Amino acid sequence: MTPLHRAVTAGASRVFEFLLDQKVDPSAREAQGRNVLDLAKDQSDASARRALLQLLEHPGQADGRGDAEQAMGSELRRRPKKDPAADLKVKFAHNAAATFWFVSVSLASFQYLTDIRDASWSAAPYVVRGPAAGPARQRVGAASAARVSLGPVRPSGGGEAEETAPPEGHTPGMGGANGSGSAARAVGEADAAAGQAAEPAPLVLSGSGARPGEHESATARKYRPLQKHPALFDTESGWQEDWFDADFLAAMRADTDEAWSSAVEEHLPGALFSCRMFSKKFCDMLIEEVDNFAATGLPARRPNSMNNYGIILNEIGWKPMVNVLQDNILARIAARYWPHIAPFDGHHTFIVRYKENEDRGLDMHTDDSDVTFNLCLGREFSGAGLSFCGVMGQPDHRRHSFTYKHNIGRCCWHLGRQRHGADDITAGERLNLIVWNHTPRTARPRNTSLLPTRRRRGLPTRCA
Ligand SMILES: O=C(O)CCC(=O)C(=O)O
Ligand SMILES: [Fe+2]
Repeated sequence: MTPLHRAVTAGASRVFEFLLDQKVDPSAREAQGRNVLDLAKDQSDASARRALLQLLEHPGQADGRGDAEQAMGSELRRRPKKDPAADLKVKFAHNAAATFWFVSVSLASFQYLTDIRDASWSAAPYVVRGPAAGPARQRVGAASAARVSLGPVRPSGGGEAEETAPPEGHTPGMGGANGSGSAARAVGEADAAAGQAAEPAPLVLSGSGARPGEHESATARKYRPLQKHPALFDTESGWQEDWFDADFLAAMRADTDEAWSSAVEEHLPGALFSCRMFSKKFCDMLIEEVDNFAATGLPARRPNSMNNYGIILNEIGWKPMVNVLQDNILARIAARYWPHIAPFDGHHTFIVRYKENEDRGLDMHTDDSDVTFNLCLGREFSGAGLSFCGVMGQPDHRRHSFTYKHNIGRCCWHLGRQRHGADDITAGERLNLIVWNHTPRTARPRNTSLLPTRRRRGLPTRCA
């Protein structure tokens, strides 16, 4: 009787396995002519018997012609050990196609849902509800509880109806000085006829300005005790009425097509608008604040790769204040002129500065924004007009369409995709407040570097 036979008789499957690993011949027979398989079969402990039998293989068994338990009296060998890595490979090979299909379908569904989110916002303003429901009212006010209206609801004949959104870039033409406000006026008249005149929303100019996930930067914290005009940072007191142009505030309050028409100029149909928005007092205060910040020597990042002398106001602690402005004023204007654009959820707010021997102008570019508001603060300057071409991606995007002349206190607004650039300043210094308004498109890469500067590459920097 070999040690192998003894291990089987004792039911010691681990010892049995060890001996097999040491190449002890499992086919050897003891005095009565029995091999280890015969002994294993006689093992009374069922689990030991199973373990022993699993270690043995009859040569015919591998090709499916036999079974260890039936291999009485014939040659035995150790069953080859399983290779877990090989097992995994086989499993992977079997499941690869299904896994690939599942991942592809999941990604495609995610992409589809992300895409239709924009489309659904495009459609939303055109879904007409009863006078009080007003889904459009819910579009504004990402953070603070702004109670604002988005202008007239479109006619429905009294019940619920849907309309197709106009092509992108088209505006209902509300408030244009060139007469294209007729669509909006028609809407207003239809509303009146249907007894659904939209009530002007109360004007809210204060609030907490806090938004989830936004924190005061280290620079803002250091700058707080050094502020020149703390009122500019005080969201609870909010935006003071005398910081605004009186006609602009009247238009905001009345919120009628007539009021907007008389306040707003439409320079490029559906693409570029402007109005006197802020008072000289406010512009001067903001310039003083920017000068004051510069004098502290605190670090300031530049607004983007094309601007070497501006500063990012969000970083000096002005973000909450602009949140209030965005929720209650800017979103309301954007929704009036581009109702297909989703509600804003963020902004990049900064100052640009042009001066001889510094940045004199700005190359043609598109903004990393959905809608840009651009307010001229001062100081004295000549030249430095804002030239516009077409919308990025359209055949005319390089063709000059209009040059807007900045005036202190006047704000213009355009889509970020509208190509534009600042002409060189010829004298003095120009400072502008820029608010790049963002909608929640997490999948959209932010174009923070703008376009490579043609100026630096010696190429023409203006539209054709
Ligand atoms: O200087 C201007 O008026 C335009 C500035 C601008 O387009 C920008 O900073 O994105
Ligand atoms: Fe720009």
